[in-house]
Amino acid sequence: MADLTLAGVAKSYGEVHVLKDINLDIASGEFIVFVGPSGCGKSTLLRMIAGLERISAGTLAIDGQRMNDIPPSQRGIAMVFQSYALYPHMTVRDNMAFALKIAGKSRAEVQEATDRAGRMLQLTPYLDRLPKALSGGQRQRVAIGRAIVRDPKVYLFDEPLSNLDAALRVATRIEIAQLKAAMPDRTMIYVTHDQTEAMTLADRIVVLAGGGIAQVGAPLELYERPVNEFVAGFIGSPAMNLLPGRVTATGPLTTVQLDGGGIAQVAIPTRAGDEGMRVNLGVRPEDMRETDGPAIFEGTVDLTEALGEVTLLYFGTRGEGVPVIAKLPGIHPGLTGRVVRLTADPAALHLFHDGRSLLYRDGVELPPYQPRASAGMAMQPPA
Ligand SMILES: Nc1ncnc2c1ncn2[C@@H]1O[C@H](COP(=O)(O)OP(=O)(O)OP(=O)(O)O)[C@@H](O)[C@H]1O
Repeated sequence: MADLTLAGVAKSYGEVHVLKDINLDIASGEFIVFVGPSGCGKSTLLRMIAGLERISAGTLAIDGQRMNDIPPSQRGIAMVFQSYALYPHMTVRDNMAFALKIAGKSRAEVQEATDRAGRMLQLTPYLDRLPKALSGGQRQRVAIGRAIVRDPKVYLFDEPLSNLDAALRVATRIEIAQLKAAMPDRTMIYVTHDQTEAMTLADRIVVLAGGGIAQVGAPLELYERPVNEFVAGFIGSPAMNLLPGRVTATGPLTTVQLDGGGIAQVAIPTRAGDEGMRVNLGVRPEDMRETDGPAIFEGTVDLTEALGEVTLLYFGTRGEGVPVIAKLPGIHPGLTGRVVRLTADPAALHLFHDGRSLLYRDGVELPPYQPRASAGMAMQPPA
C-alpha cells in the first residue's frame, strides 16, 4: 500500500520553470495517468517521483514520509521506461533477476520472484531465451517483469508502449490493465500521449499544461465536464468543436445564437443578466447528428473520411479558421459537396466564457459526477 502526496512541487532548470505548484494526492492502489502537450513536464514529474530528478521546491511524501532526499532505491518505487534496454547477453530470467542478485537475494528468492513475474506476464515459456529472440511486446513485458520482481509499492511507467506497433500496443495495454487488476493495492502512475491508454487504464487522469495541473478527474468526467477549453480540446479525438456565439435566453436551459447562423439549446443553466454574453459552444464531433429541424451548424461537406464504423465529415477546411468536424455512425457515401444540417442533444453540449466552462462558475455547486448514459464516445474504462 502506498499513497503519494505532492505538495507545492516545482521544477526549474536554472531560469527555465518547467513545473510550478503541483498539488496532488494519489491514493493507494490508484492508477493515475499524466497527459498533456509535448514538453509540459510529464516525464519530469514522473522522474521527480522516482528520485531521478531533484525536486526544486515543495514536498513529495509517500505514506506520509517526506521523500525529497531519499535515494531512488529506497523509495519503494520501480520505473518502466519507453525504451526497454534489456541486457542482450542475458536470458529473460537473468534480466529480470539482475536487480535482485545485486541486492543480495538468495537463489530461492530470485527463483520465486522471477517465476511469479513470468507467470503474471505470460513469459514462462520464454524465461531461458535471449531478448533478441523475443517480439517488441515480449521485450517490454520483460522490462515490466524487472519492476515486478522487486515488488515495489509504486510503479511508474514512462510511455511504455510507444515503441510498439499498433496491434502490440493494444495487446500490451490490455496486459497492463490485467496486471493492475492482479495487484489492486499497488499504486501506478503512467505517462502517455495515447488517448485510448489514458481513457482505458486510468482511475484518474491528470492533465498537465502550462507548468501546472489543468484538471484531475476520472476519464469520463474529464470528457463530459472539462473545466476549460484546453481540457475540452485535449481529451477526445477528433477534438471538440468550439463555435462562437452569444447567449440569447437564460434559465435552466440556455439558448445560444451562433455567429455562423445556427441556434443551440444547452442544458447548462445561466442567470438573468447573462443575455448577450459571448460564449463558445462546445460540441463534440461524435455528439452531432443530422437534422431537418433547427440546426446548430449548417455547412458544405469539404471532405469525408470513412473509417468503417464511423464517418468523419470536415467543414471549412479551406478557410482560415479551425475546421468543424462531425463524426456520424456508419457509412455515408456521397456526402462530399452536400450541405448538411447538424444538431446535438442539449445535455451533450458545453459552454465556455473566457475559455472557462460555465459549469464551474463561481458560486455554482455542481452535482456529483454521474456518467451520461448516452455519451457518444466508444472508449470506456475497463469493467
Ligand atoms: N536538463 C534540462 N534542462 C533544461 N530544460 C529541460 C531539461 N530537461 C527537460 N527540460 C525541459 O523541461 C520541459 C519538460 O520536459 P518533459 O520531458 O518533462 O516533458 P514531457 O511532457 O514529458 O514531454 P514529451 O511529451 O515530449 O515527452 C521541456 O520543455 C524540456 O525542454
